[in-house]
Amino acid sequence: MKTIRTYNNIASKGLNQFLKDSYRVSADEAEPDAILLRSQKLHEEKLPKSVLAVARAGAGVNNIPVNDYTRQGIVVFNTPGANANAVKELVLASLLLGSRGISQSMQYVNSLADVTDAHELHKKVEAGKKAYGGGELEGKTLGVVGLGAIGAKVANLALSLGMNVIGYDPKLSVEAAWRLSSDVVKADNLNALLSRSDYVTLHVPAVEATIGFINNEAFSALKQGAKLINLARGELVDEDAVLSALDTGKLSYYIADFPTPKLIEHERAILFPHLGASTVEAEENCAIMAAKQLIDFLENGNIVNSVNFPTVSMERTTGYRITFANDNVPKVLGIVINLLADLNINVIDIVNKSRDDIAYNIIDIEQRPTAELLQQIANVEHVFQVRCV
Ligand SMILES: NC(=O)C1=CN([C@@H]2O[C@H](COP(=O)(O)OP(=O)(O)OC[C@H]3O[C@@H](n4cnc5c(N)ncnc54)[C@H](O)[C@@H]3O)[C@@H](O)[C@H]2O)C=CC1
Ligand SMILES: O=C(O)CCC(=O)C(=O)O
Repeated sequence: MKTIRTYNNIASKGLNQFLKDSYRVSADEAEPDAILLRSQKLHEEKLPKSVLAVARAGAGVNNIPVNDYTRQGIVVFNTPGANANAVKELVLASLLLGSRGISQSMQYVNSLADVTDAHELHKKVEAGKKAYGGGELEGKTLGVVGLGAIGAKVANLALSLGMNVIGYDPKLSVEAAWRLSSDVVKADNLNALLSRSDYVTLHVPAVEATIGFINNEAFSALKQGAKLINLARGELVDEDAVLSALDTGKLSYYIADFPTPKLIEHERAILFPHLGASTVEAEENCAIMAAKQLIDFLENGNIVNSVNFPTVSMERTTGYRITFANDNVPKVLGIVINLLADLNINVIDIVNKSRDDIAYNIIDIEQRPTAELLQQIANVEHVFQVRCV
């Protein structure tokens, strides 16, 4: 029986992927084989030695100490693109919230709740409405920072609304480029995008290069009166810089799903809870994808959509499967193959891939590996994780 410890609310369609005969899944597993979570911060938690993998049902992995886990041989997965449509749709709402006085006018209407006479209410509503007009999106320019799963969808949507779209992504993958309309204009740097955009939307991960990158310098490059949408991570913006840009009017609205006490105080910060991915569809997509990836790893040793290990996947053959991870240095695989040869064990199929400092191998052999053989492989210098799956 394999065990999975869960954190947060994971959609039942995802949890149901784990067959009851083979898996126990709960928040209380003391020595789980794997962890399945959403936004729970793991930096302060000590994981039991039993944990082989952690799956984030979502895109961002800044709640997981990925580098520490890599050193411990723990494979970390995420679910690329599984919640991108949900975020895209909330960006659409944010664009509208930033262009018309929708939320402010709703507050105004709610403030009239004690006016019980319909005629009187109508008069007040009509008198007040001129304060909440706005502009249209069509013809305006949207700057999309980060053109991955979400950014590409947002860029394509904005084009369909008649907006001009500028994109900036210095690390754009080939797959992501394929998803992007050729009408998106490429900015060579962040400031070029900021200076030309009426709306800017952030879709980058919170990593060293992006934490606090929307700072005073970025705001000086920003077009006067632009609107900033941040449904990516609160850490991307320097909060004081946002507040001061709002105060001077450089930034006309800051719209985000990461409220903070200081931002809430500002009348031109439009804030909601961390809701970007909170749709039934996105939660199910993420949970199903994360669960399937964990199952494939635990049962077959395959690794797909990991953020720290190479993608390694091999169809099951009729044989027995050994997997092992090692430091990405020469000779390790050769030594393991020689071990098998010395024991007269025939190899049916093999795959070896590396990523940065890590190499990962799947070897299918004709006979069941003994505990002794697995131990011999574990003893090879630079090998740090061996399993028979
Ligand atoms: N509010 C919410 O509920 C959600 C927030 N997110 C956040 O959105 C982020 C993006 O999600 P996806 O589009 O699915 O990820 P993704 O990995 O598909 O795309 C991220 C893109 O950012 C680019 N990038 C990295 N560093 C950059 C930089 N310095 N400047 C410009 N571009 C840069 C990458 O090349 C990549 O194309 C996640 O990392 C997560 O933090 C994601 C889903 C839901
Ligand atoms: O699970 C969630 O609701 C948060 C989603 C998110 O922030 C992400 O996928 O990066």
